[in-house]
Amino acid sequence: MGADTGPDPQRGPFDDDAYVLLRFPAAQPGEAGWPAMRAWALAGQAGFYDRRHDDEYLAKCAALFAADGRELTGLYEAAPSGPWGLGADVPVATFATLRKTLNAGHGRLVPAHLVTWVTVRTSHRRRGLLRRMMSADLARAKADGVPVAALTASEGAIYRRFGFGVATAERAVTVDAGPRFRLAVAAGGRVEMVEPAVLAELGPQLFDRVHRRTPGSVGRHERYRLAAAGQFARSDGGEDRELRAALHLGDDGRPDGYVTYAFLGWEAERPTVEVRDLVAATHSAYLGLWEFLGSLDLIERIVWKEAPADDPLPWALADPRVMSTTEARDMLWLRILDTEAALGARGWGSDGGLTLRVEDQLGLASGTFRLTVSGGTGAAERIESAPGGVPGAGADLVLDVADLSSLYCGGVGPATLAAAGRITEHRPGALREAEAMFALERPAHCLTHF
Ligand SMILES: CC(=O)SCCNC(=O)CCNC(=O)[C@H](O)C(C)(C)COP(=O)(O)OP(=O)(O)OC[C@H]1O[C@@H](n2cnc3c(N)ncnc32)[C@H](O)[C@@H]1OP(=O)(O)O
Repeated sequence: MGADTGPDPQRGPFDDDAYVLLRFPAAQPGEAGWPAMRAWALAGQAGFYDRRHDDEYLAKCAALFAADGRELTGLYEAAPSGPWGLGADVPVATFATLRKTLNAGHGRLVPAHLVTWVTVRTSHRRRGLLRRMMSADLARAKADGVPVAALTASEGAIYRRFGFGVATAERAVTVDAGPRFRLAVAAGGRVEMVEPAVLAELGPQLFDRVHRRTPGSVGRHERYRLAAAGQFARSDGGEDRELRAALHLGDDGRPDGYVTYAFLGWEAERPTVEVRDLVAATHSAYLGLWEFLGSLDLIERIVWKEAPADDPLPWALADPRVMSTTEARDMLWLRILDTEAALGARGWGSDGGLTLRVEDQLGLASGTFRLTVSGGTGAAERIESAPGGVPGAGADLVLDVADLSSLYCGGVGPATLAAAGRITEHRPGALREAEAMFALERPAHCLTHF
């Protein structure tokens, strides 16, 4: 990788003979960094079995990456062996990061380091490349002063070892539309169909309202804006001609939510509409948009892959059995990088005091901390380790950083994690106090995949 291709080699944990690590921003065709960007994106797409996209598509991806300020990391063989292979310019491993905010309860938005596009080429897997990239990256993020890292995982067994815990869950749901669908309550407001292009500006404004009121929400990257506006089709990044959109208008006539959706074709066994995005800034908007979907003529079934784990819809339906869950899975994974900063930035359900012993294999967040919450604001202070050096002695609760991260946005409570054997209570009553303190104002949900 030469100077004419843009990125320069970085000093770091890969300064051995085998690999060179490069970090660089996305570049456009014609710019010095384009060949590196192009090769990086092709390597990443191969890792996820995506198609081999053309340069037009890759340039669109590059524009999105640049809009998000993504930093791309590529790991290159220093000396590829023999003439066969993808070449020295194609990384054997990819990793990307961007910074957004995380809603950590009661409207508190906390800076978050998002990790994505993690791939290691099959020929190089299980040699510790992910471990080395992840360890170095999380340490850099902490040094930058970011209190939490986040990712969405391709598989459930990879990331706990790096201190990530499941923070929110989501469900794929199927809802019978037509005569069986009826809300038992009045949704309020009304729904208007609109051209998706309206959402290029309005979509992010409505999402921002949702983001500020929903624990576990992560700020959205640029692709969401374009996808909602029908300007980035999943297949080729071009105009999305399948997409339709509707707005919910509150009683004051102003938009307070939107849904985008697509018809899955007459070949389907039952005429089905797939919800692509449903962003509701009020309860009325959520129910009103579902009422609209449930009344689409000719449609027998609505499917949505990103419904909240704790969904109000079945409680509002006259017959809750019109809705069924086809899959329930983890969604957002969080990793506290700095325990004092993270606990100090979070919203709290009730005042109190706890001593927490946090264990962390990577050593970033470990220690014993005295947490004091007063007036809904928390402060955590590192205290000396337990008398006699016995791990956990003197602490009310002992837990791994992955589990503290799971508690962070209220996606699960301490009692459940204790029942799962993930938290040890050393002072009777501490768990009950922790349950009240960690509780947030509404169920956690994250509408942002990244
Ligand atoms: C945030 C995201 O981007 S999620 C997407 C993740 N990427 C993918 O799923 C694409 C396909 N898979 C891959 O590219 C690779 O297999 C990766 C990235 C998952 C793993 O990369 P590798 O370099 O092989 O991982 P590495 O050798 O560093 O392993 C680190 C540890 O994770 C474990 N591990 C790695 N992959 C997996 C897995 N799929 N399931 C369970 N454990 C795993 C290893 O056993 C090792 O454990 P240990 O260090 O505790 O003994």
